[in-house]
Amino acid sequence: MLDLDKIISVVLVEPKYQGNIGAVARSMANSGISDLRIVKTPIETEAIYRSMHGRYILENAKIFNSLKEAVSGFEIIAGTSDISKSGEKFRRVPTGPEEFWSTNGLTGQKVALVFGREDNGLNYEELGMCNFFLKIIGNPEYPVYNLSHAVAIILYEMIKANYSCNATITHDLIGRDKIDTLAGRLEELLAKIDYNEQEIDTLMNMLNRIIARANITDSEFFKIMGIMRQTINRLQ
Ligand SMILES: C[S@@+](CC[C@H](N)C(=O)[O-])C[C@H]1O[C@@H](n2cnc3c(N)ncnc32)[C@H](O)[C@@H]1O
Repeated sequence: MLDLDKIISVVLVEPKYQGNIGAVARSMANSGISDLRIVKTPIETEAIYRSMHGRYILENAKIFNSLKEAVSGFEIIAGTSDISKSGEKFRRVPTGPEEFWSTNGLTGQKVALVFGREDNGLNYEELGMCNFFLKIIGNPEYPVYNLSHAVAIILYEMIKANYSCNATITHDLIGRDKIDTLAGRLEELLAKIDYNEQEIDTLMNMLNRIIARANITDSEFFKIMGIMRQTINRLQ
């Protein structure tokens, strides 16, 4: 089993209701994790009341000015939303929490679980920073959970997967630094083939998500880097 407290963090983006912040802290205490990160919203007394035995989590919570700062250094950034479509188009392919924890979620890499505002959720740009997109199924007519309930469901599935040894613990998976190096090399390659500059950001977001999902090991990383270096050299 993994020591979840060392690797799992919860990030709340601009939560509006102090009651929800407190309930999230309580759920985290139930789940044995303690790193709570909040973007912009300060913690007030009502949250402390609602946190019950999770009060220590609020006392140690970190407040950030942006989501980018809050998730810096995490290998796995999992955004959550009840919406996967805009109009008839799928914006992202959703993963259910159960599937997430039993495949990519519990590999020993650092995971940030990102939750959105009670009224507007996470915006398009914020979801773009995430390399996974988690959606909890519910009544198709009304799949929108209360923020703290969504956190509780996702953390419950995490504990279940950890207890049932569904965790695919892999110690030699690449970390954030190598993920960034790989993405940088791909970007270099795209520039060399004169890829349409206006589309590079969108494409890089997609490639970053694919790299994170791929669970690349150290030796695989060096192989891929080698191939790309040779390709870039040939193109020069
Ligand atoms: C009240 S909901 C906001 C709903 C908003 N329509 C949205 O775009 O997500 C507050 C937060 O709870 C989480 N949430 C609620 N329902 C969810 C679901 N079915 N699957 C995943 N996360 C959910 C998300 O983090 C969401 O941003």
